[in-house]
Amino acid sequence: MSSTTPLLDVSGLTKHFPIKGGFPIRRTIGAVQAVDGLDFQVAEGESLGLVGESGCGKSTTGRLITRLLEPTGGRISYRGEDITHAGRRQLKPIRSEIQMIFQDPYASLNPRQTVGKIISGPMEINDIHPAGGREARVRELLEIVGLNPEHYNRFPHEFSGGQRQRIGVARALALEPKLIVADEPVSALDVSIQAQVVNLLQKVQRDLGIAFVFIAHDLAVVRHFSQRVAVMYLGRIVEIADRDDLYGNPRHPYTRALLSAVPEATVQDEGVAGRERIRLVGDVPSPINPPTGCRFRTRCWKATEKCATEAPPLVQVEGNKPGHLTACHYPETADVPATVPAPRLAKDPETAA
Ligand SMILES: Nc1ncnc2c1ncn2[C@@H]1O[C@H](COP(=O)(O)OP(=O)(O)OP(=O)(O)O)[C@@H](O)[C@H]1O
Repeated sequence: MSSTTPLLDVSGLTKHFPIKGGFPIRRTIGAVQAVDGLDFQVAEGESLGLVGESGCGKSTTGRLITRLLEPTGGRISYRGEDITHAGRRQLKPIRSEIQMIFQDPYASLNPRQTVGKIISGPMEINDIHPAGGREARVRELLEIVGLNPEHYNRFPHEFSGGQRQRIGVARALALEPKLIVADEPVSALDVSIQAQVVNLLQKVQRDLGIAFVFIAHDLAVVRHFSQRVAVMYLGRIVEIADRDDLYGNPRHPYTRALLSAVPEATVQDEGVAGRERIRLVGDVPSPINPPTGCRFRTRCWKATEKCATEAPPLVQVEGNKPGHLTACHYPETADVPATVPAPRLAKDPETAA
């Protein structure tokens, strides 16, 4: 791997789930276009946030990257190696380098296993014998994630929600991964606990140099954690940029709407004290039969005829920082978007002054 090869390189990534129907012979009658042609990269040690409304394909993307799902099309390269359709044997060494943290810390931990057993599980499966032994390594991991190493023999039900997610983090760290895909890692937690877990993940990312794909619908959480952010809408990335550039100078109408307000029933641009508030019309269309051209056009107040026939690719837009890409026709003639207010994340009681 050369120094310029990204850790993860995804191009044209697509996942269509077939829909079966018909009687007496069942056959494929359509497809849910969950993910449709994603292009993005993650550098070593970098954190990329993946944000968008429910159903836009974030989890599917996470499961494709970790190869829990087989892609329908496109390509996934990990450290320069094509793993798009890798079989078990090819994936084995890679599986330990790419780990996943799930949303629900209750469901993802075996209630009948002790914490020690849960965290050492991945080491056993991969036949890894750390210097000093597995138990010592588990105790070290417990300390890293802010839990008491003396709780090695306790069971998941003896911990709070936030502590259980810390156990999930310790388990993900057991094999010294290079990339962690965290799928809504804090959305099942109490708001007061969310910041603690986000801070833990940030510490892990910084101190251990682990790259993250951080999936969340909560813009405040993503902003807090990610260096770069990709915004998804109906299976596609509509905008991707460095965090501050994206939040400070959003270019795609959907990003602007997402940042400015919770979508409501009518389109309205309100110039409130120099800040715009945008309300979107209607619901997200079905991924079974998405709009032609730009998938956002049915809800976009900037849409033109061109948007119905041409699917805009991700392109650099003049006036934005390099690497700030948007999939929209309109910025060519756009006014400079107003800055939208920064969403706030609840303060971490541990770190709040
Ligand atoms: N196994 C599956 N079979 C059929 N359709 C699926 C399957 N998994 C996901 N989908 C559909 O694919 C689309 C994208 O789902 P996905 O879970 O990736 O979205 P998401 O952005 O993570 O949303 P959420 O935050 O609600 O999980 C949705 O329409 C969903 O219903």
